[in-house]
Amino acid sequence: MAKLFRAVIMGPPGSGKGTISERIAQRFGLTHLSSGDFVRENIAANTDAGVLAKTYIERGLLVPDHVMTRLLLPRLEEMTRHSWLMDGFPRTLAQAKALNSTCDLDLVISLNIPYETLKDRLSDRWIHPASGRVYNMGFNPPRVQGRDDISGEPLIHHDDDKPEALVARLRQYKDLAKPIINLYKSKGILHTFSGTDTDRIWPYINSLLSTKIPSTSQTDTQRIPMP
Ligand SMILES: Nc1ncnc2c1ncn2[C@@H]1O[C@H](COP(=O)(O)OP(=O)(O)OP(=O)(O)O)[C@@H](O)[C@H]1O
Ligand SMILES: O=c1ccn([C@@H]2O[C@H](COP(=O)(O)OP(=O)(O)O)[C@@H](O)[C@H]2O)c(=O)[nH]1
Repeated sequence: MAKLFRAVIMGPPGSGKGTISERIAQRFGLTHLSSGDFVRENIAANTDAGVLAKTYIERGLLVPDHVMTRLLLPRLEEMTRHSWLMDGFPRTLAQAKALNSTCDLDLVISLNIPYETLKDRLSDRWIHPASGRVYNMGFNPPRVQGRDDISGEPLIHHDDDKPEALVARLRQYKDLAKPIINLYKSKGILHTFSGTDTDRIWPYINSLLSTKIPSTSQTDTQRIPMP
């Protein structure tokens, strides 16, 4: 069996984690794991952890580490036969340490995107809540304005994507991500990509991953919440 590949993608809100994860999943056949999607699924299914997580998300807070690790790590342990890319976890050093004790990561992608770009993108980000599909009126608009391409359901705009909320979210990201980035740097697995345009960053990510994992002809991989 080919060697399994485990990667994490990090970056501030709006940096393109979801967009790039989709491309990686499609090009290389990795399973895209999204912590946000997984939390939302647990909320929808009314699991104990989901009910608890909801009380934090409603207040615009991160879900506590012990809840996130209890939700995610057992699922990762079940993914023994899959290569995956994790988006949205770890978000704290405690989560990174817990992940460390569960698996050996091969690679970490860190996105470094200017504030103005994040602000512009998020003020125009529209989300299909049920699937996590993301649109932007300039970059990848839906075929019908305000409607998801696949289900036709309405798209929503998150209040915390408004510029007023972004500064605080960004500060929180920087504070929390710094020690995680240092940890992955010291392990020699960190790769940082900077720029204002995903289409220009993508070729570099593509060629890095091409040296690490074989590409597949898979074209129909979707954003896959945790199994
Ligand atoms: N690793 C995590 N640790 C703590 N809380 C998390 C984690 N992942 C997700 N959450 C919670 O779930 C919510 C939704 O996560 P998700 O990543 O989809 O959206 P987000 O925070 O708006 O991120 P972004 O704007 O970067 O896409 C978060 O705001 C947070 O409350
Ligand atoms: O080069 C890019 C990459 C992304 N986006 C848009 O920017 C927003 C944030 O992207 P994403 O949700 O992928 O970022 P994340 O918050 O997951 O890091 C979305 O509306 C994307 O459609 C964009 O306009 N240009």
